[in-house]
Amino acid sequence: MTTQFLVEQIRKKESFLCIGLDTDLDKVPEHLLEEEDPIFAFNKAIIDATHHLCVAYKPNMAFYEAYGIKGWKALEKTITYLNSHYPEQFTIADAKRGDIGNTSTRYAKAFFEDLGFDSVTIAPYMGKDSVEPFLAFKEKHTILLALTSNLGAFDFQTKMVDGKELYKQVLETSQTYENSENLMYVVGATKAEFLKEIRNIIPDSFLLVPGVGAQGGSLKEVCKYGMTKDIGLLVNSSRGIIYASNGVDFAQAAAVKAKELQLQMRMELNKE
Ligand SMILES: O=c1ccn([C@@H]2O[C@H](COP(=O)(O)O)[C@@H](O)[C@H]2O)c(=O)[nH]1
Repeated sequence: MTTQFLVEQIRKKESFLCIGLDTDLDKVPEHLLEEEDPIFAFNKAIIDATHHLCVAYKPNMAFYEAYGIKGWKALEKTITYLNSHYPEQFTIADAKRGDIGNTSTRYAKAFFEDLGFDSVTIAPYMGKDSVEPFLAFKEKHTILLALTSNLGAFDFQTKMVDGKELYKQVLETSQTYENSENLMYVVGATKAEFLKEIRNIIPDSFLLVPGVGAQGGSLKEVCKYGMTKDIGLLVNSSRGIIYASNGVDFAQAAAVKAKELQLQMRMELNKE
């Protein structure tokens, strides 16, 4: 998917919401456990109920890998369902991969070619040759971890390296990589106060912003400092939406939560 198409979808739906499919069998409604594939049944119901309110879905690989082959099959069914029924949705494999070039190439093939995701999250720590194999894919997006939403972000990401915070080095250096136009970045909603300086370095890049909802980040603050003329934001909420209810009404309850965020996003977009 091109960035231009993503921006058009955001304007059309008045939403830059990404729904995180962090599907945990300990949290899904009990009646679904009788289904042949409860993970897929849960995801399908959530997607069918919320697709008109969001522009992206982000399954986090941990929640699928945790169930072995069954989890991987449910992931494959979920991405196939999204690509066939809702091809306008931007899909993110939240995998946080990155390895020596030869290995990164295989990861890129797995997520972009075999599974057919539009984007994948990548840890930048191993540098240029670990990231460029992902960037080589046309109309696919590599979402580099810049400043994450967790407390541990302060262990390394904000430390000074050669007179500059490490996350700023990540932003600046990655912009020199081949095909850097295919880069997006993760910045946590809990770090909204850093967005002004981040925008000085990458004024136009799209940001994936997790951390509203369960982690307490503020959508308003994120928009105030992070929004660009082409929006430039995909704001993710996972638990806050998908576990709004664990009864038979779980999908409708998720839609209510998604609608709340979409209405706030509409307001922010109309401030432009
Ligand atoms: O900095 C980061 C990077 C990734 N995540 C992921 O986003 C979702 C957030 O889930 P919530 O339930 O809305 O808190 C989850 O998959 C994380 O692994 C992040 O939170 N922060």
